[in-house]
Amino acid sequence: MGRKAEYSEKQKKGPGRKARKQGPPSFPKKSFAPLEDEDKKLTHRQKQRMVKREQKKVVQKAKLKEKRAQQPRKQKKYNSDSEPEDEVANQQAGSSEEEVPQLVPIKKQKLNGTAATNSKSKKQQKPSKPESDEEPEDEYDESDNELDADSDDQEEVDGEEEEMEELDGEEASDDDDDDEAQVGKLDDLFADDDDDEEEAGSEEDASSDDEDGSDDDEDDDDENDEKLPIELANKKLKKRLAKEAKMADEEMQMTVDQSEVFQLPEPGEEFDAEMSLQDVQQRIKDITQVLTDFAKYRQEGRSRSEYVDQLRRDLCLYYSYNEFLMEKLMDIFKLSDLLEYLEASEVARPLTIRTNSLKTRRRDLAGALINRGVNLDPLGKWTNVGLVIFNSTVPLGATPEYLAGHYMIQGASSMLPVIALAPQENERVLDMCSAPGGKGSHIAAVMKNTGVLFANDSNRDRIKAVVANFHRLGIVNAVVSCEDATKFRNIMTGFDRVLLDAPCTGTGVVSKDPSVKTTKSEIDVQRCYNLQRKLLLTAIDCVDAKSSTGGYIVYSTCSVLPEENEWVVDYALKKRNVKLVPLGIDFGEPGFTKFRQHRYHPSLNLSKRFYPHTNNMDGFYVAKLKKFSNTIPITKEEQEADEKQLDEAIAAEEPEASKATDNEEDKEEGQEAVQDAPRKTLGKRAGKPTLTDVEQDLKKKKLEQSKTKYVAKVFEKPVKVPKKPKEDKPTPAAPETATNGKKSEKQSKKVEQPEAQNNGQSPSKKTPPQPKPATKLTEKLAKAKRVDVDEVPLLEGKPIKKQNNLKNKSKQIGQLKKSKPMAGKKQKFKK
Ligand SMILES: C[S@@+](CC[C@H](N)C(=O)[O-])C[C@H]1O[C@@H](n2cnc3c(N)ncnc32)[C@H](O)[C@@H]1O
Repeated sequence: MGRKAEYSEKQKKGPGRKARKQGPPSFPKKSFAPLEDEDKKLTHRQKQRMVKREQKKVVQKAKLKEKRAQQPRKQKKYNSDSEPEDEVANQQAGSSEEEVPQLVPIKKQKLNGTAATNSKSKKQQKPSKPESDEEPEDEYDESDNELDADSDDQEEVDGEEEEMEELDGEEASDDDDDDEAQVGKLDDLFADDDDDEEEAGSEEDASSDDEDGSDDDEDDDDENDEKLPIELANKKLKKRLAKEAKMADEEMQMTVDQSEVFQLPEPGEEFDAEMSLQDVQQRIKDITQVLTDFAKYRQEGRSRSEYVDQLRRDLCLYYSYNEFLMEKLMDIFKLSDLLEYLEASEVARPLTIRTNSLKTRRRDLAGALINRGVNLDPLGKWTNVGLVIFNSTVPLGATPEYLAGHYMIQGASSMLPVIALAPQENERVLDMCSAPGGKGSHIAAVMKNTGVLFANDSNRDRIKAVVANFHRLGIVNAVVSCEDATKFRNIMTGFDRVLLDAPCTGTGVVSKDPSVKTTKSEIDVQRCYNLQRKLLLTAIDCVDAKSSTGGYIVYSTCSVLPEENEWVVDYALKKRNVKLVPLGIDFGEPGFTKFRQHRYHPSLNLSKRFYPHTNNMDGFYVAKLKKFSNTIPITKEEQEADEKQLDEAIAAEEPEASKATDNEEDKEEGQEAVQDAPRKTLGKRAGKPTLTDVEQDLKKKKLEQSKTKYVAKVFEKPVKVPKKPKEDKPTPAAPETATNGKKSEKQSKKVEQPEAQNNGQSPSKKTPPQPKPATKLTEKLAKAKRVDVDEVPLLEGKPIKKQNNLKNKSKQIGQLKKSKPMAGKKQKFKK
């Protein structure tokens, strides 16, 4: 039994796949152009092939166009005339493969042996009927062999690639002689596009008045229609780039034109009332450019000096300098450096601190400060104690670490002289101009509180800061004195090392003290360099050339003027038995060996200059000298004459209120400005109002009250001294002896040294013969009653009554508190 088949119900199937394929070919007579419609019907591969074909077509068209442009119009006509014939011939030729014109570049046709003519290639370029007719045929073929499509496609692609390769090869070989061979490269396509654009552009511009051009325009429009979006985008991009390049060229030309026409203002017209700061800045730029190529940019009949003068005036105006200082700076720096220097000097240098290695380590200090919200970093490889502060949420002059003496606020450049001095443990070192004690305390720390450091400064008020800082930092190997350092050779000699951080004009620290820009004059510079010379000769005389460990002098200033630096050192080289040695610092600019008409000793290049724009630190100068003989190379008479000359020069230049810059560290330490009466030696009053008569009187009185010269000692105090029983409590008259026992004796001995020196007895070496022109000051000094050191209360350099400020500061540290109970009540200082 089976079921009966019902064939009648069998669903009718449409024509099979093969049948469908074999259906009658249709050749829609539509154009190839509407890509979107086609797009929907085409497979991915077909689309890819179509894009390729399109590209080739574009290339060929571009080539053809180029050719057409080259050919005389007649020929053009001929070609166009011949087109129909060719078309017919081609139609007759039959083979669809060969008739796909856009796939076959001209060369390929030659290679295939087909009769490729110019006319044919021209026909191929036309989106004429046969082309569009062929497209569906091609499509049909593909659909017809869909089963073999993959392999066929591959073959076709390969074939195309081969064609392209062949073409490329041909192009490479026939590059020069056959233009056609260049067709087919994508780069060339772009190049041709460029040409097209240019043509298009020019045609766009001249479309209305060019008769023939109208045809071309239509062609171009047609081309644009036929181009792929990517090609159009590319075209646009190229157009924009070309436009931008053109604009840049124009701008450049304008700038050149402007600079070419820069005219110096006529004399008397230098500063137009309506000129803004920007105008001045522009003129600075213009003149700078003229001066960089003077022959090219100069204005007829104007000299270089006129430009330089104008530039100086403009720079003064722009940066607020006086002409004197600006001229000096222009002599020091070449133009490009000068502008950088001036710019850098407008900006404050980074805040830096020095770890007090006597109390802490840099790492620990950094940790503690970071915990307080300080953002910091090590200062540089050249220092193992410096830290640079980027920002801080707490005032750095009031942190517990600061008050405990773990660090000193100190400019980076201030650390350099001590690095150069390289003091050793157990040496005798003199810091001639010490206040407020930044470098001095650094020296003590390097010496690890051993040996003896003599910290001297002639400024009575500033010396208080030295004492305060030394206490805070726990320095116990220092003797602090207040003497005119030019006379120090009469007080003490035989030092292993001497640091002379000399008073100067402060031209290197304008970012800290902008008043320097306007207040310094020639006379200030002269006064400074005369004093500096005298101080340096004294410093050399104070050093023992036979020191087993040292014999070095370091000279430093915070000025950039060669008069205060190389010139002073050069003078010393001539007057004493010293030579320059390397600093041991591997950065900074070498010192000058010549400056304007001056020629200095060639070894001056061993000294170093530091600048804000190159080293990001204040302008600074450091030189290191080695004393090689204690004898003085000049005769006694010459020496006397020199001294006299320098004394006279200093006296002649001395103003009522001295002006040299010497409180840079004051600013670092955030201390109050020194408000003392004008002293004979230099002190910084620059830019500050002169004192009123009342103030002057008050200060005179003060001075008279405390006429006594004093030596403040900051000697070691035993940290763990067993407390004496009450009955042993020292009397106010002699607190030290009673409290410190043996130690005190030792201290008294040590402090005797300067006293001995005062009497002209050198402790170690015989004092060099010192002819003494009896100046007023020395007479005064001789008459001045010396304080018996034992009478001086520990840590005090002055009667306590007069040191309330100092006391208040010291209280923070707690040292002074300790001495108070010893004294019982307020001590009175007996003369
Ligand atoms: C640049 S400051 C010294 C800074 C110091 N070295 C420091 O690091 O803190 C120059 C110092 O020289 C002092 N001074 C000026 N003339 C002096 C002289 N004839 N004798 C001693 N000191 C003098 C000033 O009082 C001033 O404190």
